[in-house]
Amino acid sequence: MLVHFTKMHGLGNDFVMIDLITQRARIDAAQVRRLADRRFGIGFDQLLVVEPPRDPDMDFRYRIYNADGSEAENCGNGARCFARFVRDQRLTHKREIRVETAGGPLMLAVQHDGRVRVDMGQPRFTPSALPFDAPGDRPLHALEVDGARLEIGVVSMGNPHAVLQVADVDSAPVAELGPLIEAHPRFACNVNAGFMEVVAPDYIRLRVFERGTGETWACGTGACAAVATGIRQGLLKSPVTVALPGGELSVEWAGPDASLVMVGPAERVFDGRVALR
Ligand SMILES: N[C@H](CCC[C@H](N)C(=O)O)C(=O)O
Repeated sequence: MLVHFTKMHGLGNDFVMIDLITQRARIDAAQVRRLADRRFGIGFDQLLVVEPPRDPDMDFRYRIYNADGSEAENCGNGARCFARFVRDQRLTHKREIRVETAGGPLMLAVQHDGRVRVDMGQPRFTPSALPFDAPGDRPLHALEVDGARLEIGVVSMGNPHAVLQVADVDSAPVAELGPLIEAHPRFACNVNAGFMEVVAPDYIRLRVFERGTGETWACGTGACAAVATGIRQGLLKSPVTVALPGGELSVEWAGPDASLVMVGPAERVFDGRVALR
């Protein structure tokens, strides 16, 4: 069966969008892995599947699949592309869009400049929210990785993040440490691993080795995780510009009881049709 899809990206974090409101298809982990392959499939970091909401107060539901077929609770760059997609597809004319995700509801606003503002919800630092095996909540946790003792910040943005401060992102050992942190046994559901260089209290550089995908050119929840843990450690002050390999995001956080708010672009690349088994 041929299914229409749209290829999009948020700062080079690339997605395939499939609308299962006007189409029908069965999506499973094996399909996702096949479509994710950049030679034998379409190629993407994540597949985003758009569906009708379960909660009548919501406008849509969208599911997030990493390239390895695992389902994720949240995707910041994906949320911006989702908002652009549902309007481009005339599935809604709204600019303020409420969407259900596995990690909870998100409020999206498509701005007149084309960028999308996402209310990413409140960060949750308690280890059980990730989950992370730790005796209690603190700004920094010790983590033994490959014989080295790292100091990491941990936070849930709906999905789990570990953030390591480094002196220079360009020379950070992302390829070596990323997979080891991602699959560390103290993270029962694995974790996204962020490598943060603090340039100034309002400016960081960031690389993210994403759970289920590997290093991506940008990670929206990773940007929020780095800002939230950095502010908590007294290193950063809101608003913060996050410079990722694919471009910059703006992240604001007014403090513990407030949501993080992220603003950034969403680009449409091409449309296509693909056979789903
Ligand atoms: N790999 C992530 C999901 C995608 C997040 C990222 N692409 C973003 O923009 O937030 C996870 O397994 O939690």
